[in-house]
Amino acid sequence: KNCDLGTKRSKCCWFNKKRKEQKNVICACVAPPRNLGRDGFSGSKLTVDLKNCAVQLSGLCLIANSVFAYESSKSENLSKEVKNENGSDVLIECRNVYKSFGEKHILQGVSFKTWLTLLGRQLMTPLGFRWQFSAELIDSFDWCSSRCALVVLILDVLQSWHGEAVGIIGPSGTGKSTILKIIAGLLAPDKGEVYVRGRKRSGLISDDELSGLRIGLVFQSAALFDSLTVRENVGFLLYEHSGMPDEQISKLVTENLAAVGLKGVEDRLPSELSGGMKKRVALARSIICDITKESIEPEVLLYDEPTAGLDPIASTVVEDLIRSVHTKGEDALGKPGKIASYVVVTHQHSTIRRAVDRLLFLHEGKVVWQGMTDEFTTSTNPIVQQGTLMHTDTCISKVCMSAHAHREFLYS
Ligand SMILES: Nc1ncnc2c1ncn2[C@@H]1O[C@H](COP(=O)(O)OP(=O)(O)OP(=O)(O)O)[C@@H](O)[C@H]1O
Repeated sequence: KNCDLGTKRSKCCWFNKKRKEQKNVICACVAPPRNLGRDGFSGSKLTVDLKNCAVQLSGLCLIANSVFAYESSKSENLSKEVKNENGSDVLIECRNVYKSFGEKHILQGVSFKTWLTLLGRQLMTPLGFRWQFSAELIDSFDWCSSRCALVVLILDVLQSWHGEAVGIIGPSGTGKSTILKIIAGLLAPDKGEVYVRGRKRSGLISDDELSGLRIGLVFQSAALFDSLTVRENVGFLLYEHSGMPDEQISKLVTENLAAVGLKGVEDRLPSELSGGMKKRVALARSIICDITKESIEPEVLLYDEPTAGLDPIASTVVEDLIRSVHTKGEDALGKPGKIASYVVVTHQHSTIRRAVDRLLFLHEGKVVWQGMTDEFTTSTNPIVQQGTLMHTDTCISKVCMSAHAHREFLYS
């Protein structure tokens, strides 16, 4: 509370207002919240500054870990429910997944993991930090008299606690939707494995042994049943598979529709809705669950181009909804939310900026780059640079802009 961060001679500095002293920051750990950049505080700049610092510390892990442990003890025990048998924070893992359609080899060894926590993932795979010093060194280091400061920024930890938001981007036809369908159990991989909470998915969606984590897929086209009303679409699963009375389902449908900003549309048919409304109905359908069950399983939502075809305002509404059902920490009824994490396939910059923490870049059937969204703009990987161009060319003529300018534009 009593500190300011700043820069002096291109070094990151820390000012203690009370003691009126300044120290150089030699290492910091940041759990980036989604709004980091909006408060005039650039996450990427801080990372770059810190990367340039000469001294880096591994002991920070211990400090961050203790904060993490403290925060996790305060949470709604979500961790106990979603940590897998090995005690790891990995929710979904694709290991060397291959998929072909006839002669078309679409996925050619896709591997990645999604994590329950941003912070947990960062500690395990530090981004840009090399952890070199031992804990003893941290203990023996005289922080008070030194001219250096160790700054641990744990921002919005509780928000991060609800699991990371992963974006999958890449050229058209590279297999982004295909990998979502494989994770959701709608397609089987030809080779490779998919693990959900550490348990191998051996077949398709009917796997019984996969209980413990629900996986919901929101299709690109919204995929509503044309001949059913909005109420019947949203409550479909409950009407078919729960013992809840119709009246209770109807009430729950209304509440879930309200949660996505829709009122009085229950009796309409999908053909009477706009594109944005259809997407919101699909979102309501994906978050509704049987509230009469003793325990509601946490869920990972997979969104396939949720904002495709929407105007900028409708896109913003959907993007913020995606964020809010995930991070708000409560469902439509005000009970603790169970959206453990989500994965979103998108081509849209606003979606990347507003609704994604970490990006996976899929290219020619493989994940060729992954990193935090702000790193995407600064990456020197040629494929990523090309990718940023591809992701901006729908908005602006790329002929008159350099790759760097495009990336600046993307995140401006
Ligand atoms: N069931 C299927 N049968 C045959 N080919 C398929 C099938 N599903 C996908 N494909 C082909 O696989 C390729 C990858 O499709 P996919 O939808 O995964 O791409 P994508 O990266 O999501 O593309 P886009 O960004 O345009 O949505 C495409 O060439 C598509 O035609």
